[in-house]
Amino acid sequence: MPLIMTDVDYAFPSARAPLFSQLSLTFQEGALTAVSGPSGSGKSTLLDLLGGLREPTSGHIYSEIRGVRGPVTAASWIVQHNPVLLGRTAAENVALSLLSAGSTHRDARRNAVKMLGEMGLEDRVDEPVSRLSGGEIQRVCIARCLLGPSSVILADEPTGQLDRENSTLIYHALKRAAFMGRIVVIATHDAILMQDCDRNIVLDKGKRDISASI
Ligand SMILES: Nc1ncnc2c1ncn2[C@@H]1O[C@H](COP(=O)(O)OP(=O)(O)OP(=O)(O)O)[C@@H](O)[C@H]1O
Repeated sequence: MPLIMTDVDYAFPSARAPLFSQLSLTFQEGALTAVSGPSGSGKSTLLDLLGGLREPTSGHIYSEIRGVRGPVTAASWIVQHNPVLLGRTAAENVALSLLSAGSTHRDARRNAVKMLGEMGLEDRVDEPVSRLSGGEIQRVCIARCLLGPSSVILADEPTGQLDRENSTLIYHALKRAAFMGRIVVIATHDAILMQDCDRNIVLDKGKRDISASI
């Protein structure tokens, strides 16, 4: 189900001018989209709108199936510092989303270990998260997202604190999430990351609209 914004205006209650005017965008399943633009141009706010954390001032945000509008699916979020249980292992952190969805412990562990292996963390599954690096923790969080039910993944500066090698690993993990049929949207300043995405939406602070896309 694509995620669609039509004619969206958004103004913060305290702001004199709208941040977005008449914004219309479609996010397709299977696509990894970068949202870039200077600081303050509205990248995080756009993600908040897509994730339903903010309501548009006017216009519509919806999913669509065979031409019929539906509600926006709850999104999974990846941010720079994701909430993790530091005293628990990587596998336990990933299995948590499966256990809360009703999986048995055995199935949850098996699937968590498999997904961590696909993230290149096969040697770290039983390590407490407190002993992992920032990049490893990000991959644990992405593994958790991939095993979760959400078809929309919103990532706000997911590689902000990471070196190039770890950023590339995160990029591949997010690309894989899109390949598996998710809608993945990343707000980023990382020029190398954005050039490898399927689509790049550039926000222009001065014009308060989309200056370029695709
Ligand atoms: N709660 C708020 N009330 C009023 N204005 C806000 C609020 N939050 C953000 N803004 C303003 O809205 C604009 C967009 O902010 P946003 O955080 O979406 O930008 P950004 O592109 O993600 O920035 P950065 O790259 O620095 O994280 C900025 O001018 C910011 O000052």
